[in-house]
Amino acid sequence: MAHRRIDHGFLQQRQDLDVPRNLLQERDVSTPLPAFLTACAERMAGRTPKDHSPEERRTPRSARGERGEANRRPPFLPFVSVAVRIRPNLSQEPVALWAKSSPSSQRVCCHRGFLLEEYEFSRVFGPEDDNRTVFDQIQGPTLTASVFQGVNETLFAYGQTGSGKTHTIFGSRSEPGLLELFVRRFFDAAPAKAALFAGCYEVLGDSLTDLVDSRRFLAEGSLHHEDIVHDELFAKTQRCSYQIVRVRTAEMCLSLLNNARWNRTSGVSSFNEDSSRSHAIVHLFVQNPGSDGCASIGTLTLVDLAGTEKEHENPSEKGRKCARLLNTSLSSLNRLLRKLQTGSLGESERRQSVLNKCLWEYLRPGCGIALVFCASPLLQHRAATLSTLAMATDSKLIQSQRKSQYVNMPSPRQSARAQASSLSPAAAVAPAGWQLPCSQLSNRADSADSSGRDAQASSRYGTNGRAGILAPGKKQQSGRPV
Ligand SMILES: Nc1ncnc2c1ncn2[C@@H]1O[C@H](COP(=O)(O)OP(=O)(O)OP(=O)(O)O)[C@@H](O)[C@H]1O
Repeated sequence: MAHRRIDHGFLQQRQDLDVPRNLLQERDVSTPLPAFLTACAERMAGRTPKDHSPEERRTPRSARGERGEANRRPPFLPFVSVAVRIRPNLSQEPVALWAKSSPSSQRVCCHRGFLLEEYEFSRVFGPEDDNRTVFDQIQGPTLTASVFQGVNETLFAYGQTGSGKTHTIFGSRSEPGLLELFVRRFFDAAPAKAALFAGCYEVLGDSLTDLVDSRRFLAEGSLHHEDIVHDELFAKTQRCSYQIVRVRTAEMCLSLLNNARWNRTSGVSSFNEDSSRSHAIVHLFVQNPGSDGCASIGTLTLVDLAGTEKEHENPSEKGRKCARLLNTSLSSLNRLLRKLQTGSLGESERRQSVLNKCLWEYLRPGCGIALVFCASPLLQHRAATLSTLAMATDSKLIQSQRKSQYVNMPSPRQSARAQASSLSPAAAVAPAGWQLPCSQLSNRADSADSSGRDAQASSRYGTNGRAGILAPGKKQQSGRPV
C-alpha cells in the first residue's frame, strides 16, 4: 500500500511551507517586563480595567501591559534560564568546587590553588538538592503552562562526562528525573481537550536513531497504528525518521520513554562506567484547542547531551572514536549557543551538524531555552568544570523572546468535507488525534508524497532539514543526501 506523507502544525512556522498564511499565527508573549509585571500584579490582585483611574484609562492598553481580546492569556513569569548543578562527591578525592547559596545570591565557588573564584547564576544546586528541587526551582510547572500556551520550551543538560546530566533528565531507580516530573505535570495540568504526543531519539555523529519501541504497546492494544506518525529529517547522507506517539496516560508515556532510555547507546568514558554515548532528545508535543477556533501547538524538548571528554582519556579505541564524534557535534552546538548568546544566530548554524538540525526548531528565536550545567566538584576535573562554568556564564546572555504558535481548528463540517474530498486524501489517513493540523495541510503534504520526488521534497523542506510527517504505517525511505 502506498503510504502518504502528512504534515502537522508543529512545522507550520517554517518560511518554506506553502501553507495559507492564516493557518499560522504567532503571538508575541514577550511583553516588556515592567509593564508586564504591573499587569500580572494587577491581575493577581483581582484588579480589572474598570478599577483603573481616569488617567490610567487614557494610557494606551499596550503601555499598561494589557493585550487585545485575542491575546489575553495568563501571563508568564520570567523563567530561570541558566542553572548550575554540582553533583555529589561519591569518592574521597579532594574537591575544588562547591555551592554557596543564600536567599539573596546563588553562587558557585571554585578553588584555583592561589585564588578563589565566585560565579553567580540564576540557580545553583548543590549535592544535597534532588531532581524534585531542580524541577521546582527551574519553575517546571510554569514551563509546562508555557507549553500549553503554544511555546516551544527547550531544556538542556550540559556538562562533562559523569557530571550528572542523565541523572538530572532521566533520574535513577531511586529518584525520578525531570522527564518524569514534567510528564506527570503535563498530565495533571492538561485540559480535557488537549492531546499529548511523545517522541525520543538519539543522535550520534551523522545518524539519528529512533529510541521508541512501540511494538509491545501495539501488541497489548494500548496503542493503535493510527496513534503513531513519523517525523522525517534529512541527516547528512540519509533520511531518518522517528515516531511521534499519541500518549493518553502518564503511565504509558513514562513506560514508552523509559524503554527508550534503555535503548540508548552507552559505553565507558574516562569518568563514567555507564556513560551515554549519544545525545538523547525527548519531545513532548501538546496540541491544546482553545475556545476561539484556534489550537496552540507547544513542545517541551529535553536534551541530555553526551558528556564532553578528552578523546585520549577514553580507555578504549572504540570509545575514543565515539568521543571524537560526540566532541565534533558538541563543538557545532557550542557555536550555535555562542551565536544565541550574541543574538547573531543565522541559518548557517543549522546545517553544521545533525544535532543542530534536530534542535533548530526548538532553539531558534521564539523558543524558551533553559540550560542546566552539570559539574563535577572534583579537583581532578577542574579544567573541564571551568570550561563548563565559562559556557554557563556566557549563556546568561541568551534571551528567550517566547512566542506562542497557533493553528486554526477546522470546524466539524470542514473536517467531514475534507475527509470526503478526493482532493485531500491525506485527511482520510490522518488519525483522529491529528485531525486538526494534518487535515488542514493535507494538500501540501500530499503533493510531497509520490515516489521520485526527492528533489522536490528536498527543495521544499531541505532548508530546515525536515522532510515532514509520515502517515501511520509508513516505512522509512532512503533518500538523496541533502
Ligand atoms: N545529583 C546526583 N545525585 C546522586 N547521584 C548522582 C547525581 N549526579 C550524578 N550521580 C551519579 O553519578 C553517576 C554518573 O552520572 P550520569 O550518568 O548522570 O552522568 P552524565 O553526565 O550523564 O555522564 P555521561 O555524559 O558520561 O553520560 C551515576 O551513577 C549517577 O547516578
